Amino acid sequence: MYPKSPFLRNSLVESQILRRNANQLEELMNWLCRPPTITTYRVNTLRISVPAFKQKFQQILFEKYAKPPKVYEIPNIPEVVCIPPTPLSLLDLTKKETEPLREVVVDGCCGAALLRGAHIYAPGVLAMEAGTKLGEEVLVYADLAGKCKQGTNTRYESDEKLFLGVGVVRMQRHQIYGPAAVDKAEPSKGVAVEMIATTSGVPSIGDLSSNEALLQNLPSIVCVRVLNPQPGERVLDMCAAPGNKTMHMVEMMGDQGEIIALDKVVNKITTLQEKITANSLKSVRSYAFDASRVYDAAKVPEDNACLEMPPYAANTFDKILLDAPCSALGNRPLLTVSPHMSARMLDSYPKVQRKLFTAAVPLLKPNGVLVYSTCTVTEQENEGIVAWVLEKFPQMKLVAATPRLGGSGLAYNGLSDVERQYLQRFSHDTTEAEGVPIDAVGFFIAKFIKKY
Ligand SMILES: C[S@@+](CC[C@H](N)C(=O)[O-])C[C@H]1O[C@@H](n2cnc3c(N)ncnc32)[C@H](O)[C@@H]1O
Repeated sequence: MYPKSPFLRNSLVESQILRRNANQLEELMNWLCRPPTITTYRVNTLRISVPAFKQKFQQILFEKYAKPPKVYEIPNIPEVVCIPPTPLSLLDLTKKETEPLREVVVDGCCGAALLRGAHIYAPGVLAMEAGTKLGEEVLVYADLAGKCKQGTNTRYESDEKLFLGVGVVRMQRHQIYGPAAVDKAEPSKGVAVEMIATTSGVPSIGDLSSNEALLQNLPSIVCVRVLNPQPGERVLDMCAAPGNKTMHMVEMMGDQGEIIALDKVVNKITTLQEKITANSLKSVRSYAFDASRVYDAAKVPEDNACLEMPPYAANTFDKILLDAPCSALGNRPLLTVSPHMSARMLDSYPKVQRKLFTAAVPLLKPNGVLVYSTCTVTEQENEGIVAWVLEKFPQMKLVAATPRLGGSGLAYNGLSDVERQYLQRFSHDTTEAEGVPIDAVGFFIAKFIKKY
């Protein structure tokens, strides 16, 4: 059903991903193509209790499904609420595919979102057959070959068309592709097809994020738990936008302390600052700044004074999160990877990651904690960076990344077995933790303490 690898047109790049652990490549690629079946929300415990949110959410599922999935929590990470897949019969969906229904085609990215519970928004519709009416049931496919033209009004035939599920039409062709939309004078927006069921079984309820809870991947939540920011601490979030982990830190710190959130993209920081202002947060300030220049050797540490704008002096922060820019190859389901992704592009990430790490080390106070994370699966951006850090910075000690819900790191030159087990890698073999099922995106977490 799902492709066997997202790199079907790019096998050279595929072979770059796991060179030392190539025996795991096939299984990893299969897993990357399949969607995570468990949806996770992080509850903002400053606004609502977890039991109250759970009850509200369960009610939403009751209203939609005759047999609603039962939401559950994860021991050790109390702010997470998990929604398992609906007990939907794949058989029924497969039968539906043989019915004489009209078809809608979306691109690979939109298809991936549908498999995780989203509806189809107007800009995502590549093809809708002519004559399709409001309220009509349609079969929904993803175009993996990238050949379907936007606005197609006939049946799109292709061997690389992946059946995703069934939906109900909420916008007709003229609303999606009408003159205003085509001119881009007024790009069409809104839900064009509301999904009823998809082959992943993930409830099609869209993104129900609010100021009470955020739809967030489980490993991203674990990552901030591993950093464990405490009220009153000084924390640097080096690559912060869109700010999901920053907000989690604020919640863990009860909005007490100082968080400096940086991102080099100005627009992203503007949006993050709007969020900070709208929530009247006192502890966090954001700056558009290149974090690889955030350390200034000539600056004198400012004892208890409020931190000014970057750059900063040595020994300034109690904790640093380096949630690094990366190749993002853990974002399941990866139905297809751009044929333009090259080995050279993959090789460019570790260079940036090393630069950011080099800026972070002096900024950390002795005994300070640094968490390095990525949402990718390549060895060189994960275990490779950790091995490099241990060789280059003798003051940085690798410690266990707990709480642990992911598996161990992969074997890598320069990493002992014990060090490998300190790492946390969410991968194809991460299926259970703390007695509950886990099915997450690909992610990597390493935790360091600065000895001196
Ligand atoms: C993985 S995303 C961060 C996600 C974020 N931590 C969150 O959880 O919402 C990486 C971010 O790093 C930013 N970035 C890339 N290079 C950077 C640099 N040199 N300095 C600061 N930010 C950078 C990108 O703009 C991007 O927003």
